[in-house]
Amino acid sequence: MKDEQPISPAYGLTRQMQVYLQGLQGQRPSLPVSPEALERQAVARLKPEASGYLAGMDDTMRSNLEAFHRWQIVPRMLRGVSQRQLSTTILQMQLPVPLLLAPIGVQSIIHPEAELAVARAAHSTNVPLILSTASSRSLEEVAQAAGDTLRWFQLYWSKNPDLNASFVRRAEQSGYSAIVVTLDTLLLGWREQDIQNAYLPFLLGEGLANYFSDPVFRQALAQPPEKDPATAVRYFTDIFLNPALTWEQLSFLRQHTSLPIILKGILHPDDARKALEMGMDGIIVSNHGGRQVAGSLAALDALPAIVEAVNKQVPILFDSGIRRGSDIIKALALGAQAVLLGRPYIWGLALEGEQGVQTVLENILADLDLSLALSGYSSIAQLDASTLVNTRPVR
Ligand SMILES: Cc1cc2nc3c(=O)[nH]c(=O)nc-3n(C[C@H](O)[C@H](O)[C@H](O)COP(=O)(O)O)c2cc1C
Ligand SMILES: CCCCC(=O)C(=O)O
Repeated sequence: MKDEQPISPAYGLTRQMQVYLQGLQGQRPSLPVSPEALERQAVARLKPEASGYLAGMDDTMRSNLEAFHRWQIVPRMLRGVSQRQLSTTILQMQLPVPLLLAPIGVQSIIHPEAELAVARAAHSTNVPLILSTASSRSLEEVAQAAGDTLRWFQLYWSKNPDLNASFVRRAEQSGYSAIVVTLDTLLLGWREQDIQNAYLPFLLGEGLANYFSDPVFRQALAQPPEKDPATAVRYFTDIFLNPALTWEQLSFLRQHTSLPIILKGILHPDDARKALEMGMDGIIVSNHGGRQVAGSLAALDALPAIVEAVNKQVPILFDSGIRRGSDIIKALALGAQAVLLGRPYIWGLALEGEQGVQTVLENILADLDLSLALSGYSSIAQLDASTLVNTRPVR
């Protein structure tokens, strides 16, 4: 797809016609096109423990999706939309589309090729990816599979400072061009389905590739993880999350990397201001896909106040509830510069591996391109508050 210039001005139309023409030969898309049907099929395919792990908190996830429905696009007519511009520049990095793959850990519970399949699909669609610390393949292997695709590394800040420094060093050496520090998961949330299933994949050794391959992690063990996995897993559980973390400690990271640092999981404007004070380079407004705090506000509802507080000083990205092209338009219109796609690409992975991820990405980009044109915009840069109306019921 890279050769076909996926983000060409007519991308949406090309993809749409490709599917219709295949229909003339009696072929239909094998993967559900609607995200709701995609989710249903993926959940039916996965083991209950894996689908339970994907789910998170129902009420927060519902709030995330409902928030999108309260904002509606007001399409504009006859504005010359034959060419569309979907690219954007964030921290001097050129993003071909305003979409990145959200960091999602332990993909081995979804598909045997896990993050490697996702990295290959990111490469073929030219969609940047963010790799989780808790990946089931090492960050070096994923970098190789991703080729020249833009990639960032997401850091779970462990209790071992040398390990954090080592992760960052390895990420730099493997061509990751930003560090995304996740702030909303200093402990794991009360995840009812996982507790009911008594299931935490890490305890089975899943999602630990970056730890087990790390020289600092290995040095802390009397025996290598291959010889004594139980002790290695125990050490991991002791150190991998760090609820004692405070804002001041972010300067440690600043001293250990020249890469931009982006904070993921900001929901309060005061925290966004604090991020600016600490000299951070970017913010991801997110409630972790509704997986951490039941009853927390929808991520989209947090966005406008944070955009105002940040006042264009650093880029703002958004995730939690992006399902369709129109959702991307809404988040960008409310001031995000780009969005992260979470579960939908994992549903594609569950059903068809690399091809499934690729199809999900092609579909959402085609949808974005067509919806943008039909809403009267030739560039994502034109989207702003006037693109939307808020239909929030007056209480
Ligand atoms: C199964 C699963 C694992 C995740 N693992 C991570 C992770 O390792 N690091 C991280 O920062 N966020 C993680 N997230 C959160 C995502 O990066 C993202 O914030 C969220 O999925 C976005 O919401 P969406 O799935 O509704 O699009 C995970 C989400 C899911 C569903
Ligand atoms: C520490 C948790 C790692 C994966 C994750 O972020 C999630 O399951 O949401």
